Amino acid sequence: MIATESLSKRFPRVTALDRLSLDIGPGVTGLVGSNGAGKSTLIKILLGLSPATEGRAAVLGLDVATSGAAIRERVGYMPEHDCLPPDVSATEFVVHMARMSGLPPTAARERTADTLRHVGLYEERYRPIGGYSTGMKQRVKLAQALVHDPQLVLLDEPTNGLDPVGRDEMLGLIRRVHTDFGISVLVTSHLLGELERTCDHVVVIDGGTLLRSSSTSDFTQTTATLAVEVTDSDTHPDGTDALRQVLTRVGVKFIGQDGLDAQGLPGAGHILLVEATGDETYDIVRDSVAGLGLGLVRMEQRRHHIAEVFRTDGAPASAAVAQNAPASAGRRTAEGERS
Ligand SMILES: Nc1ncnc2c1ncn2[C@@H]1O[C@H](COP(=O)(O)OP(=O)(O)OP(=O)(O)O)[C@@H](O)[C@H]1O
Repeated sequence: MIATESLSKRFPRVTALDRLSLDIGPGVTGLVGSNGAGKSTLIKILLGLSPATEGRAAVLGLDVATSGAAIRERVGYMPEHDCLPPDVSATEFVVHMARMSGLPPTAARERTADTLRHVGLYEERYRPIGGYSTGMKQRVKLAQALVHDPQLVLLDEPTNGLDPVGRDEMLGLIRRVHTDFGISVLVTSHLLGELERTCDHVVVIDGGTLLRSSSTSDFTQTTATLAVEVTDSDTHPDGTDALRQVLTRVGVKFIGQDGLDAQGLPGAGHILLVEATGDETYDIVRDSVAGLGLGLVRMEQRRHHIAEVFRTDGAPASAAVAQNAPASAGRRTAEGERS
């Protein structure tokens, strides 16, 4: 779907992409990186909207340097920023975008109705966009990216500005773009955790360079952390400690010490942060809690911020924990943006 080879983009004061080589196949792929990592720059180059300084890139086998228009016919784009006209309705806007993509009037209207229904905006489709919530505006942007039935869509931070429920709904929609219509997706985010559940494949970039590209299952297996909270009981007045001892005996490892997580942030004293090596860790925790006769308040996978998975030198954060190294510069980011 997408291939880049030693792709670089230099602005006068900053190198946005630095010899980036990628090979992205069909399916849903997440492009993860902190703010300024180079995600939007990469998308603009892939659409043929901005020339690369060096290197090559191809989308659907078409060279971005020479076939920008042909690429944009086959690829949908959802930009990051709000770019919607407030005075027109979703229907008017999406029909207009469909016409701009070359669809005849009747097909444009039909496709618009179908697409707005798909993104859950059918009832409100004749209201002016200016009165829409952020979530509704994001759906309009998604609809205009899909309306010309592209083979691939590039979605730039589609969950930006959404509350947790809105994020989940948007991620569900994105997943269905692929499962229902067979359209491949490249979706960017600065939150690794939210893409883990949506994407088949995750690519992580930082400072314009590739940190990692792997299937989501490979990724989560090496990075999963379970937050476990249990009740106390008459037999075990400190249920958390009792569970910690049982789990230690069967070889389960914990993230950090004294309830501190990978970044040295408190996991709240009564929450155990367990290193999950696979599905069996869930079973071990559940059986241990039951064996002690405690109540399981929660057992959930911790959402990872990009800075929690990678130190600034690109090594996995778990290595930093194992060596008990001081938290990296990423710590400030993790504190500031933890959800
Ligand atoms: N037109 C431009 N002129 C100069 N510098 C730019 C330009 N566009 C992007 N940059 C710089 O290139 C770097 C990468 O920016 P880019 O927008 O691609 O990052 P991003 O990963 O999409 O982050 P964000 O989510 O914050 O947009 C940043 O340092 C940014 O300031």
